[in-house]
Amino acid sequence: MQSKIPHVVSVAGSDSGGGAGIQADLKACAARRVYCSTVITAVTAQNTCGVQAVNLVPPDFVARQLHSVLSDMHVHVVKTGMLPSLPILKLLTHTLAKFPIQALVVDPVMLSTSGDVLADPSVLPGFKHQLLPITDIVTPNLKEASALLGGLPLHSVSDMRTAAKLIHDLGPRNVLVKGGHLLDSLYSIDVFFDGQQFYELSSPRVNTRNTHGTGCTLASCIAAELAKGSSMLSAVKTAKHFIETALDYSRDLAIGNGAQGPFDHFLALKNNNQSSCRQNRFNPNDLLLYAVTDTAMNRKWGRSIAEAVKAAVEGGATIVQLREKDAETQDFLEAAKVCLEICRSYGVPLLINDRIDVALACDADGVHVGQSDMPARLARTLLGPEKIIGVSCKTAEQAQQAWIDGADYIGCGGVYPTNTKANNRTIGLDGLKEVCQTSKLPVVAIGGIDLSNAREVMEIGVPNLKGVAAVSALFDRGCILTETRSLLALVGQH
Ligand SMILES: Cc1ncc(COP(=O)(O)OP(=O)(O)O)c(N)n1
Ligand SMILES: Cc1nc(C(=O)O)sc1CCOP(=O)(O)O
Ligand SMILES: [Mg+2]
Repeated sequence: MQSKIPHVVSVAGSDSGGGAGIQADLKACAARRVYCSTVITAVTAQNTCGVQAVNLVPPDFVARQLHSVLSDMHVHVVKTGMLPSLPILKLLTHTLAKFPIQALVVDPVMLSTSGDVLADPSVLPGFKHQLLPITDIVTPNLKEASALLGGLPLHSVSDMRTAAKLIHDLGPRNVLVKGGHLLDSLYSIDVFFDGQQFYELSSPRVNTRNTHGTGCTLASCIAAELAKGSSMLSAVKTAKHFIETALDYSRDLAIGNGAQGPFDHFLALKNNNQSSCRQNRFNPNDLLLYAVTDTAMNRKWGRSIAEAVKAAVEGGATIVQLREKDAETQDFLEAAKVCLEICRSYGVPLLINDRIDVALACDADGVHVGQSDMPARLARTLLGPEKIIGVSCKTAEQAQQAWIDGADYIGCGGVYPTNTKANNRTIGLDGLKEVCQTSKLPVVAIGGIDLSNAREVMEIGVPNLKGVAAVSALFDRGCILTETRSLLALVGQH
């Protein structure tokens, strides 16, 4: 049976530095959740300084790879990158005539970003007369567009429109002329032409050295979106947005010593080499004194969220949760970013209550979800294996489910009546004990816990009760720092 999985074949060169070529194509397709197989046309020795050597794969072996993939797998889209010689380009066009595909995306790679030559000049007529007439979209940058048009100078968006039209006349159904190299612009403007209409696609220019592989990635993203069934314009817009996001995320990434670095397709590397990053993913002992913020209490006492969080971590809170029920998303996100910096500087994990989107956007250390929030299983899928996930549980069954769903800890309460959470059922110390005894996960107790009762909570004598969580006992008080210190002293003695 033929596979329904969206499938792109990348026909391109290998970049030993991992930023461009086949390596970029594989990462781009994986990031867009599309399967990618590969046909390698050349092996380059390159890094962030430039291309040191190129070794062409013999044309008959490129043909063997193409045949292996296309004769066996159900391929939706072929995307080409480095086609270093005319024989390789020719055998590609001949092979494509035998295997029908949904779309052909051509990135007419001729020079590397460092200016090194990646294709023999004889390839140029091959592009014009053989490949472009069967192409669904071609994605030249300014230099490549100029080369395809016999050296036509391109200096403005108006020139790009002219180029898009002239390249369209060579046969491809759609043309995207990339203006990334256009000088003196705060925006990166690309011109898309579908043979009828021009579209100027603009995104803010990201000021970073880490742009190596953007051309390959853009073309692969377009291919991936087409393989999923997108229209051409929508695929191009999605791909451009993906690049913008990845470049912005990776603007400070430090890989290699050369002028042009790679970027991170998975938006996951940024903090790994920063000293402020938490070293361990989750330590159950961090639950010892768990501070949970409250919008209304901060408003009542005239404090910002950041001021409240700073006081709590200075007082010794071992983990912090931002529980901002009334905050506007944008305000919440901005506050979360500031709080994250504070918490990281103290080595204290910061979790977000309910809002997976906010946690993802600010790269918080994790989330806390309740029984009627986003299911923990889904939160785990969205946040990945490294983030901390806590789940509210009142029963042994819920605790068992939280464990199955991949949570890291459970919050169990209300141990005592509370005014902080409306209509919250109180389970008492007995209820807490019962859940702790059956839970495979570490537990933090919550609900009505303060200086008067924290010790008896900790003394229920169940090893996986790791600490207490408090809202009003810390944040509905005149001095958060003093209250936090006092509560820590009580639970810490245990
Ligand atoms: C540590 C901890 N335990 C329990 C809760 C309650 O979460 P939930 O049931 O989702 O209720 P809300 O906090 O969202 O009102 C918690 N926040 N933290
Ligand atoms: C947020 C929350 N969750 C609870 C639960 O039982 O799951 S009790 C609660 C409120 C805790 O606030 P305070 O420390 O002021 O009583
Ligand atoms: Mg909730």
